[in-house]
Amino acid sequence: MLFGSAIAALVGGVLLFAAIGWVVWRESVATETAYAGSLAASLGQRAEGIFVDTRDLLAGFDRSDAPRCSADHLRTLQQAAVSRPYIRAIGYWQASERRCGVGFLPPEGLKPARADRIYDTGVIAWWPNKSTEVGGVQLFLMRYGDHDVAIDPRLLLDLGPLQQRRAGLWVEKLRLAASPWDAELPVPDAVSAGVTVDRGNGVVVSRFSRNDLLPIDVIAVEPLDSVWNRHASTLIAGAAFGLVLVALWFLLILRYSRHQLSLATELRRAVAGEHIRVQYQPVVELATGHCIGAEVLARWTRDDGEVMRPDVFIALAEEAGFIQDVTLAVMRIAVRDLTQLRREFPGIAVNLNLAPADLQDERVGTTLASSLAAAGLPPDAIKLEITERALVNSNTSRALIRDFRRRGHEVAVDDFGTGYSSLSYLQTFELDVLKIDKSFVDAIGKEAATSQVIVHVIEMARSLGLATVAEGVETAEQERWLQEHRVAFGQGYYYSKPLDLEGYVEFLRRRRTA
Ligand SMILES: Nc1nc2c(ncn2[C@@H]2O[C@H](COP(=O)(O)O[C@H]3[C@@H](O)[C@H](n4cnc5c(=O)[nH]c(N)nc54)O[C@@H]3COP(=O)(O)O)[C@@H](O)[C@H]2O)c(=O)[nH]1
Repeated sequence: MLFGSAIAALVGGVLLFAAIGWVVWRESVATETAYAGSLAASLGQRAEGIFVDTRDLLAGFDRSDAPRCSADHLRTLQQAAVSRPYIRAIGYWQASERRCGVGFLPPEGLKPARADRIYDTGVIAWWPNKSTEVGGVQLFLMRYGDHDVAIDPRLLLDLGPLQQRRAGLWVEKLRLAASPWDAELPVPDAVSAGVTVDRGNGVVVSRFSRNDLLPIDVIAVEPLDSVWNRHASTLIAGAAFGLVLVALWFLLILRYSRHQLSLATELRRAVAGEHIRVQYQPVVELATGHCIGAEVLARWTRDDGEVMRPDVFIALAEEAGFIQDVTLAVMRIAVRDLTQLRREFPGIAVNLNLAPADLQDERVGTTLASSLAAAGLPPDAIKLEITERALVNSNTSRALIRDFRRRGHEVAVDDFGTGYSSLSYLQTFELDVLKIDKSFVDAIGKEAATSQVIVHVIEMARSLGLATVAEGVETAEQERWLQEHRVAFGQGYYYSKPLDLEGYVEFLRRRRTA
């Protein structure tokens, strides 16, 4: 059991750790992807803003009343150039002659052969090339009306301090600027709009495109590695948190396993030391009110006085592999009590619960036979209750049930309806009684969906020739309904809670005199 728990703890721990790691990594990649996606958009918006602002600036110069090339005119141009770091020079032109200007250009200005583009908006553009080169930098020229500007394209993209990022600016699909200047970048046509995570190349690529003033494309490329750099602290914190959780999980499983192990050891001792007690819950014939027997239910009080619920300790004994010892301990007490009961109530029988493991070999069957023979009791003094889950797919259990019946024991299927057994499946077993589960009895007289199911269960039992016992009868209304539907027997708090032997004897006496 401890080994099983250790394996469960290990698998659980690894899964938990992996799940936390996955969530943290996914969140980091999502944050980074969103950030990388907004990078191209913000760079593109800035570049577009610069072009629009420059066009508006040139339009403003044209509208100005200041006499051209006057001190006022040149001061205005100077102020505009100084406040915009990407503007290298501004010139005033008449036809194809530069009359005056400000900035770092010869007075005659730059005169590249012909414009690369003339737009409907009135903007004329020259892409950076040899003839626009000044001081080793090829400038982008833009003219609107009678003024033009020379723009340093290197300053159109501002990527901040992170060196791993790359970005490029295209106007009319012609590369105008990049950061770093010689960066290797995919061309716009090769990249879809928005954000693409390219795991093959380990990068997040984002593209921003607009055509408000000039058709621009900005592509930003960010290595996925940088996710680790930027989110290392989150990932480390996540890993530490995961480790703490896994450690807590291990401790919890260890404590639980230790507890279960010591509980199982204590239960095993209690079974060997004959400290298991039983109680009897009467089964009543609904037509006459006679008590025809009882279900024998195991009880265990721990050394410290704690009363354990049977569904807990029965499951524990099943898991720890000694449920047959519990069954046999209960059986020995039942046989002993029956010899006393039968002296006063000759026909009385008790129902013994069998666990699935009891139907895997002959141990319980042969011990039961020898115990009854030794006590001089007939086999029909002990009836057997088998839960639906014990019927699951076993030829051994089918054969053992047949043996029990041949020896003279009545066999009941318990908790029927809580599992998945179908009518046709039930037919493959030799059975005598069907116990209708308490959940169906609870639904009697209510509008619950299950309230109709009990009718089908009763019909089904009838069609299979099985007697019926309704479990968990708690009210007179339920009893009436069951009588009307010709259910043979009832068991439940309405008649009696489980009783010690003395209490059960009293119950039988009262019923006899009633
Ligand atoms: N393999 C074995 N299983 C056993 C043995 N002894 C008990 N059990 C199983 O444990 C489960 C819980 O049993 P218990 O707490 O004893 O509860 C029984 C009744 O007290 C309860 N019941 C009966 N009538 C009513 C009622 O009207 N209202 C209400 N709230 N509870 C009621 O039902 C339990 C009996 O159910 P069932 O066995 O399905 O007839 C239980 O599954 C036991 O089977 C053992 O020795 N071996």
